[in-house]
Amino acid sequence: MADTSKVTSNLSNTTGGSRDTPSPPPFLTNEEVKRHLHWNTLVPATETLFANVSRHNELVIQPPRLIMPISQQNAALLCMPAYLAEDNVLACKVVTSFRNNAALGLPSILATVILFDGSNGGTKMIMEGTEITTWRTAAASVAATKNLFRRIKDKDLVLAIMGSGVQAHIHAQAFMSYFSIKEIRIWNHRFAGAEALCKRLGDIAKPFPDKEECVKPADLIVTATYSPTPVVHYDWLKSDAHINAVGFGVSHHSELDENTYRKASVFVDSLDGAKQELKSLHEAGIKFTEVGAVINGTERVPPNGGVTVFQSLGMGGEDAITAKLIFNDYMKHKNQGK
Ligand SMILES: NC(=O)C1=CN([C@@H]2O[C@H](COP(=O)(O)OP(=O)(O)OC[C@H]3O[C@@H](n4cnc5c(N)ncnc54)[C@H](O)[C@@H]3O)[C@@H](O)[C@H]2O)C=CC1
Ligand SMILES: O=C(O)C1=NCCCC1
Repeated sequence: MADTSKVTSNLSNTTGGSRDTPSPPPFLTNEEVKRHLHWNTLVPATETLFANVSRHNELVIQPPRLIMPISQQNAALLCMPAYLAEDNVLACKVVTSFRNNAALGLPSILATVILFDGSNGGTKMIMEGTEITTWRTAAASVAATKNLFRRIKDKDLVLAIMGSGVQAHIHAQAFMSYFSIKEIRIWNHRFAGAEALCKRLGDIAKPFPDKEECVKPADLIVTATYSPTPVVHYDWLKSDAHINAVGFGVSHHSELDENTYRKASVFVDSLDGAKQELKSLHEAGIKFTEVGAVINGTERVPPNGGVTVFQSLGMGGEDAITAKLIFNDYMKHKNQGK
């Protein structure tokens, strides 16, 4: 395995500084990024990240992210820096969410990730960040599901996905790779979207015009929409269903009804993030537990049934660890002359 720690960053000749590497840092497009993404490294790295976040001891530095709403465009820009001490990884993602982009033939989520040298701050690599965001978000849901859903070893699970966009598609792919899924039920607010995604996924997938019908028999549920109102109601759920709530409508928690948050066991990627971004639920007394605390064994999933929710917020650390894996894979291939 190539020793990537020796790769110097690009430090240009600033006043009083010395020239380290004259060439500019590599820039990877989304297509190139995709070639270096692998579930089998990404999911375990995400689980380790979750565990480290929950140790709350500066192993992971990720301040509250800056969220700048752009109301005129029905959009937002987020700035998400992170430092991971264990791997000496420093990165920052700047991501935009323009929910009307579909009409322009563009992804709603566009991003750039800068990977820095953790020892000197020089830029090591710049990457388009749409695929990074897509993959790392699904990896977070897989990592959460692995640790929260009690029947994870069961065969022939039923997966329901609310939404038919980028996240809906990647979640279907990731969940089929990790779990024994016999059926994928898809609902979308525009039925044609659900039909189109089913076509891409093949015989395993079936579109549903009705939300309740779609969700009712599901063991696993993913919500990945911009819906401002709930697309899942507690009364529809199997008694031990697991939900990964990924989308952001008017808030992170607009896809599930309040009853779900009140009656289910609710897990998050980061408590610090939840206090900021799930403020109204927090103030209403809803209890959140970090997935990492379950991985570390300091908290547990209630053993005797009940619905579990992974409320995905998204963390800079997820982008940082993904960028590091991409960089390492890129250097490995480069050193092999590929
Ligand atoms: N938790 C996290 O870390 C991340 C969350 N997201 C969020 O996930 C969601 C999906 O993102 P993408 O799949 O990339 O976007 P996308 O644009 O590809 O898909 C959006 C989906 O929402 C549906 N939708 C749009 N307006 C709707 C409405 N008013 N009611 C119901 N459904 C509606 C669309 O038909 C489509 O199925 C977004 O809310 C996005 O902000 C995205 C990336 C990371
Ligand atoms: O974590 C992210 O990246 C995002 N989270 C919420 C919506 C935009 C992207």
